Amino acid sequence: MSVVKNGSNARSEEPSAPPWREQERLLLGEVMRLVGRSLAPDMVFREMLHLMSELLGLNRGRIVLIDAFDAETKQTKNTSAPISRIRFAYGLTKAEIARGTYFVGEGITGAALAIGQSIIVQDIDAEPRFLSRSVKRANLPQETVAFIVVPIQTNRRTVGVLAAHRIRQRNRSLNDDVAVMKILATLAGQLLQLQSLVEEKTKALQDKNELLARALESAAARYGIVGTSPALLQALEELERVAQATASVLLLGESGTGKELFARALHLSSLRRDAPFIKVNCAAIPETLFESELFGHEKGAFTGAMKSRIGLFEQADHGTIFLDEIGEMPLAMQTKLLRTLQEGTIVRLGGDREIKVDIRVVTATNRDLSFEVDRGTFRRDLYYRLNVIPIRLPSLLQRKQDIRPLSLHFLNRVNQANNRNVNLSPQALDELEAYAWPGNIRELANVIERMVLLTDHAVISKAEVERFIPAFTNSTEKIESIPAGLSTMPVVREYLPSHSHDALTLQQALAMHNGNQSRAAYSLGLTPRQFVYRLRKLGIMKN
Ligand SMILES: Nc1ncnc2c1ncn2[C@@H]1O[C@H](COP(=O)(O)OP(=O)(O)OP(=O)(O)O)[C@@H](O)[C@H]1O
Repeated sequence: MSVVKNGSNARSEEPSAPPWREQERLLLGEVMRLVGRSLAPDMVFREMLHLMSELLGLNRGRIVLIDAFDAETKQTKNTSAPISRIRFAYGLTKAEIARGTYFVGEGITGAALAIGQSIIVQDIDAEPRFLSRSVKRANLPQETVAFIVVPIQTNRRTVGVLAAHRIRQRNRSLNDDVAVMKILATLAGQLLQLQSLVEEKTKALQDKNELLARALESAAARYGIVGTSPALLQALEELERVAQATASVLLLGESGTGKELFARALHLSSLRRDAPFIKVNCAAIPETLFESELFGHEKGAFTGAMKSRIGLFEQADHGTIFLDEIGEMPLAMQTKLLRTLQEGTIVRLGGDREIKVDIRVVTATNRDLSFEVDRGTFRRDLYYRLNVIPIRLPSLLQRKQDIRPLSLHFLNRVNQANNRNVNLSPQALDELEAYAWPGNIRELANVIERMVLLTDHAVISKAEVERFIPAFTNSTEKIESIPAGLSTMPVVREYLPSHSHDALTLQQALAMHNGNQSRAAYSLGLTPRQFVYRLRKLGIMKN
């Protein structure tokens, strides 16, 4: 047996005759033509092995591949005992193919797999390590038979071998056979690598398609809600059950769990769907403006009130008003809201006329309102009034199975909005699934957006996910390199001095989030109140 490096060790028996060169050229030309027609390895490999036999007399050719080769980790899944099998062959019976399994390191085939180098057995009868496992010796020619094995590599790792028998004494150099087989094995490695890339892309596309198909079927799709976890479906079912009632609904859940999306879904599934849906972010309205924002004002109600103006309650007449972050509503305003809920009327600021409004009130909070009630910062009677139908939205941690479809949903959305075609590798999706997402769906959406906009690759890898999720790295350097306005919520909100952000950063964040103050605030790791305070302090927003 000889291990061949660069083909220099193998002794040639006779000088090559010119017709062999012709045959080689024919073989390589034909294989290249096949590759040009199809990149499917099956077809190319079978024909390659056929032509090796027909044109060069390299018989019973086979391609042996290690099982379950994982393209990204470059490891076999079962690292303790990787096994290889004949996957393509020419001139072997079914039974011979079935017998062709080898542990890495076992016999000649296994040895070539283990060392990643070519091996030439000049005479199989004289080589004790030759197993004769697949083809029995009796079924081979009586003459001396040689066996050539060359490794197939992808990304410089041995994933299989190309091997064949030949009659030892022939009018052709053994070295020439080794050289041709090395070219074919290189080509085989490249085709396998291409196939694994195509498979990875196809899998990502299939996942995406499956998600879209499922999303189209599900009731949630009507409201743009992605996810099929039991916790989410239960919340959705509760929502649909109370959609037609007029009672107040209180949406509870951590920040970024989809409370606004659910409020809209409630409106869309009710008979009010053709009337307005008005969203009010209670954290973003300065205390002094609350009343006129919600109830409107009459001309002359206060200095500068040149005209009368209708408020958000009147705008939402016959529809739904969504009071987000209700826990931030000042006490004086809570009293007025309670009266409106009890009497179904509003009085404009500076007016004395009671105006009837027909409104469904939906509120949301990420605070523990009963605790606020005990502290005296939230009216108990209002709390009971709003809490008639509480619906709790699960955190993303409680619905891990939705991370994958949500990730693909946001990926699709960001790709479309930015004319990009970035994908997530299966390992990247696993990594996203493993993360705790303290900022919930909003944080996930932000991370996907950032990765799509900032990656240089067509497929985002696991390592890139780790780089883009600050908690994975603890590296301030990486966080700082992210453009202003795109950062996610910090895991634990730290104390920040009131001059923590400059005017440009605040304005950029507002622009990035289409003027939505809450979202801009969260993207900078601030509460809406902190954000508005900074806007005022820097004179960007009037008091
Ligand atoms: N199930 C879901 N499917 C698709 N997108 C979702 C889902 N839930 C939330 N989102 C998206 O995540 C983002 C945050 O959701 P939303 O604003 O509704 O959360 P929230 O609970 O109201 O947050 P906050 O309490 O901070 O106001 C939005 O862009 C929303 O469209």
